[in-house]
Amino acid sequence: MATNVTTTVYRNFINGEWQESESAEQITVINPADTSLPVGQIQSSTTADLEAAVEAADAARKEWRSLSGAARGEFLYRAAAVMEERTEEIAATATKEMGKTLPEARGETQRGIAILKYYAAEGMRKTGDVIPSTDPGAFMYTSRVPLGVVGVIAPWNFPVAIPIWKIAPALVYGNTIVCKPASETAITAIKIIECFEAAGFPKGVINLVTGAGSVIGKGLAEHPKVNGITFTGSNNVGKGIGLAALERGAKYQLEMGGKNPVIIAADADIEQAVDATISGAFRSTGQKCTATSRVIVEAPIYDAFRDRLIEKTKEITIGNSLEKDVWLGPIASKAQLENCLHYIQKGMEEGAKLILGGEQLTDGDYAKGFYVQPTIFEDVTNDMVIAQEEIFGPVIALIKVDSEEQAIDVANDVKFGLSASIFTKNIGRFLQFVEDMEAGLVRVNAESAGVELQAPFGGMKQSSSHSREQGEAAKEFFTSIKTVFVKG
Ligand SMILES: NC(=O)C1=CN([C@@H]2O[C@H](COP(=O)(O)OP(=O)(O)OC[C@H]3O[C@@H](n4cnc5c(N)ncnc54)[C@H](O)[C@@H]3O)[C@@H](O)[C@H]2O)C=CC1
Ligand SMILES: O=C(O)CCC(=O)C(=O)O
Repeated sequence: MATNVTTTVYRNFINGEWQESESAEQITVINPADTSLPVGQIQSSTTADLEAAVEAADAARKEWRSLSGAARGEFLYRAAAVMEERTEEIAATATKEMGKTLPEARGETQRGIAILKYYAAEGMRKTGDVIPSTDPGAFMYTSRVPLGVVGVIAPWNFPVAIPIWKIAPALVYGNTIVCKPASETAITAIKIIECFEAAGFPKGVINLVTGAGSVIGKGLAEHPKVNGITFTGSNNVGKGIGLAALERGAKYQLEMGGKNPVIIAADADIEQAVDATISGAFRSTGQKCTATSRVIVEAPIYDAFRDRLIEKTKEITIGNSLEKDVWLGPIASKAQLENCLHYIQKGMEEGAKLILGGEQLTDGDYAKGFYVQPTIFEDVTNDMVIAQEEIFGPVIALIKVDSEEQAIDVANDVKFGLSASIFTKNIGRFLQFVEDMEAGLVRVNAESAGVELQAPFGGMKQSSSHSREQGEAAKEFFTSIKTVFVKG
């Protein structure tokens, strides 16, 4: 993007040094709230830059894995302490880069710090089991070893938490990493890496290369010296990464889309359900893989729920997320805005009834950014595209159902299975929902979004590679088990 505003140029972090790309080209990172204020410039890196980063990570791995888990954990504690001091700066950068509100970005940064501390402590937890051998003279146990070099490919929607929930466990279990952040939020990632640098990690243990996903991301997935790849992002890209990793025998972990339902049962507390639906669907401008996208409402409560939902959605304030009273910020990029508007148009063409919003905002200051109204459709049927595909914007599809069975059938009738929730006071009803719902994260009387760092997170069906991230589950991905048999 051409601009007259002077911006800081950020560099790659390779082998402990901040380096320019050999391309000598940069990518301008824009502010989706006001595109006249670029956030900075990042390197448009080449495969030669990536090669240098992978070589550095490969060279560092022997020494890093030879440290005790406790010693590795100490580095993470130090990174957390630096990040604590820089919370405001990191949060503001995340807000400027992708448009979530400042309180949300601050909360996410604090979550990043908590994740660092959680995995720092993990360095002192058990790494294996003793398993009785059938041979009474033998001792059998398991131990875990790091994968080696791990490629971290991160999206823009959680620019702090997602890179950290991948990087922190990778490091504490003894891997070295090459991180490729989304270009939209690469400066936030760079500021996080600065915290790791300040914590004194040995050179080569952590590397970051910015640039096109089709060059750097793809290059990481295909690189013979990258032993594991952890990815969050779109379905198409994820599948390509999985295939590339499978082809060369590397371990991979994919966290992809969602089309998350919330069921509003006839006995639901309407006020609670409306608040949670608004928060689940519209926070972060709907750009969460766990966002509420389909709202399945039982007929007896439908009108009352819909009317209250419209009433409360109308109260939402939209604007530049750095401003204090703004609840809903812009969409993160022009491409995402166009994607969202395309789905709104598609919904209307397919016969869904637009009952609120649906417009891009272009008056006054809105013209400088990528703003769209929170949008609600009703009369949505399950065969419509807006009931099937991930929109990743502030759009709700209301679906009226006549029975509990129909509610579950509709909820499960998508290719995704990431998160789902139900609002009901009936114990039998929610237990049945927990049993029947095809989703990795199932929530009762709570919004569909909301991930806790100490619990496993991941999806069923096409939402993930069936692996789980976070909590103890991270150990499964970032290590390999060795079964050891010792005979005296
Ligand atoms: N599950 C989630 O949390 C996310 C889902 N999405 C979904 O994806 C849609 C598109 O968003 P994008 O930012 O374009 O997602 P994306 O999947 O293209 O980007 C995610 C990451 O993958 C990298 N990448 C892109 N192409 C690659 C390739 N060929 N090989 C390896 N890495 C590659 C990107 O540079 C970025 O770091 C969204 O509308 C949403 O539906 C996007 C971001 C996060
Ligand atoms: O809801 C959350 O906190 C995490 C969601 C997530 O992983 C994502 O949107 O990519």
